[in-house]
Amino acid sequence: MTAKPFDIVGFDLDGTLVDTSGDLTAAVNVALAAAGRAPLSADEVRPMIGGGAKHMLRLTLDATGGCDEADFRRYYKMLLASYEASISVHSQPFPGAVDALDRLAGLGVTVAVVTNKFESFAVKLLDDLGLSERFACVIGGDTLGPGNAKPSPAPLREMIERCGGGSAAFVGDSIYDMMAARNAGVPAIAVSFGFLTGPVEDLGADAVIDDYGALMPTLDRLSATWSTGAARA
Ligand SMILES: O=C(O)COP(=O)(O)O
Ligand SMILES: [Mg+2]
Repeated sequence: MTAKPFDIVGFDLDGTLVDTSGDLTAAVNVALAAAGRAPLSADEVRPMIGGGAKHMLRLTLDATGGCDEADFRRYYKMLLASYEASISVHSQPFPGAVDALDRLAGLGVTVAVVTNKFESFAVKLLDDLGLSERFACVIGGDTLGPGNAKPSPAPLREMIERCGGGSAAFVGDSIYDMMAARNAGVPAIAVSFGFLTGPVEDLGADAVIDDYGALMPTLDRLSATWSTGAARA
C-alpha cells in the first residue's frame, strides 16, 4: 500500500495501544487494601477498565462488597495518587503497536489518542514510554469537560478538528470506543487483545484485528468501502 487510507487514525490508550492493566491493578489494590478488601488479579480488573478510573474503582468496590460515598471519595483519591506515582512500572505498548504507528507516519497519516483517562495521566504515560511526540493530540476523559468523554462523539470530533480535518478511523477495545466512533460517524476497529468484557464480536465494530500486523490491510479495506457505506452492511 502506498496511499494513505485515512487522513487521521485515532487510538484508544488503555487496552488498545498500551497494556496498562498491571499498573491499574496495582493502584486499584492500594484502594482496595484501604477498604479492607482482598486484592484483585489483573485478569479480574481488565474487564473493568475503559470507562475511566472512577468507574473502574466503583466496579471493583461493588464487586467486593460496595462502599459509601464519603469512603469512595477517599479511596478514589488514593487510587489516583498511587496510579500517578507508578503509571509506567509495568505498562508497555502492545506487540506491533509502535511499528504500526511508524507505518502510519510513513504514509503521512496523522495519529492521535482519545482516552477516558485523565489527559494529564495519558500524557505522562505516553511521555514515560517515549511515545508522546508521535501524536498530533491527546484527548482525555476530562479534556472537554463533564459529559464529553467516550461514548460521546465529542472527543472524536475534537480529535478530527485538532488534526486539521479530513477522513478518520478509530481503533479501540471497548464499547465506549465503538459507540464514540459510531456516534461521530467514523469507522471503528476493535482489537481482540484488549480489555474485553465479552466476545469481541459483541462490540459491533466495523472490523476486528487480532494483532497490529492486521491494522494496515484493515484500514485499507475500510477506506475502500467506507464512503460507499458498504462497510456497515
Ligand atoms: O482509564 C480508563 O479506564 C480508560 O482508558 P481508555 O479510554 O484509554 O481505555
Ligand atoms: Mg480501552
